[in-house]
Amino acid sequence: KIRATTRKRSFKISGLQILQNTEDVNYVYAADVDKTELLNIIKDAHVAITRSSTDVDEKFLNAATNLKAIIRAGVGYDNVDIDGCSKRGIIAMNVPTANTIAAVELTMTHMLSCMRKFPYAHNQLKIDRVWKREDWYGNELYGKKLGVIGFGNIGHRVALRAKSFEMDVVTYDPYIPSTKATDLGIKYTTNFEDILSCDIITIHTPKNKETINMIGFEEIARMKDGVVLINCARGGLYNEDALYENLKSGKVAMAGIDVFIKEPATNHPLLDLPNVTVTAHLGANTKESQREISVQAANNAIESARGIAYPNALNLPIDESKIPNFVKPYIELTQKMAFLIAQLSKS
Ligand SMILES: O=C(O)C(=O)COP(=O)(O)O
Repeated sequence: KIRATTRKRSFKISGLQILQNTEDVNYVYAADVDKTELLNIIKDAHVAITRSSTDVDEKFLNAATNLKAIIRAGVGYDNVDIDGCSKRGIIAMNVPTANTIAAVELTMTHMLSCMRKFPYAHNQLKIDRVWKREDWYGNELYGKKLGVIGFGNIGHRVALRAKSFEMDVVTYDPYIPSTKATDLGIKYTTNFEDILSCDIITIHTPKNKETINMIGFEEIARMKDGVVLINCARGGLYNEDALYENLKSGKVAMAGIDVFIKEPATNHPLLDLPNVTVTAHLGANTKESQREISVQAANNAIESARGIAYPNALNLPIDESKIPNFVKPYIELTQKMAFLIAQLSKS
């Protein structure tokens, strides 16, 4: 019913155009609204598309009384209360692969940036206008040992790219068969110490109870002096206090950080340290990835609004009485299949 227009970047228009061209769908583009306005808009919606900065929490779900499906336009869904969705009969979906390459390439950027002390070198010339080549001797990726925690879509591609830099790559991921790594020429370990002994460590896991604080004071204490840590996954996988203290002492030589526990993180203590290279959660921010995500999210929204498919369903609503009639005929055929496929593809 409402067609809101606001600033839209051209590469995101692809998805919006699909929605615009779909006769039986009305949409509201609500990217720059505050929470109160959002809660007001959301009460009429049958389907919502969201990025990571919107908390799909109790408050959101209580306001979204007509919601049947939610599409997280990205891979990580730690901002979505999946149990809360299930209880209300809301099907939650994500768009799991469209931003893989963007995240992989940002990880390599941070890794190279850390190794060549890029923030120092950049700031010295650009900000201080000082030309002192002798100040900045970096290190090479070549021959270094890289530990990749999590060997999913992103982790395994980071490992492959690191291989092409002739690094010695080992991965830790208890959820994959070892052959998934070894077939690609990547070492596989079940011993976390093999990761902790690496020169560089990068993490590519979802954020959940199992992975929060996976690297803390104790783990860093067991690492090599001068280790480099990269996090383009989620804030809090490396304990932020441990990271800060160990960067300050120099135990961790450099860290490449794209994500923070609390975002936006414009006053974060890590920003005060010289030996970090930081970006503002830009892992998915390529034009290519956002174009593809917007298209997939729009198509998923239309299919779920029509009750015909739930691509990449993350949950199976537990209260079937809350599932609307127009969806019911498809539950057996579509939803359970989608759920099973999603589970299988995750394993
Ligand atoms: O896909 C993800 O998990 C991301 O972190 C990127 O999502 P966003 O672009 O912040 O919605």
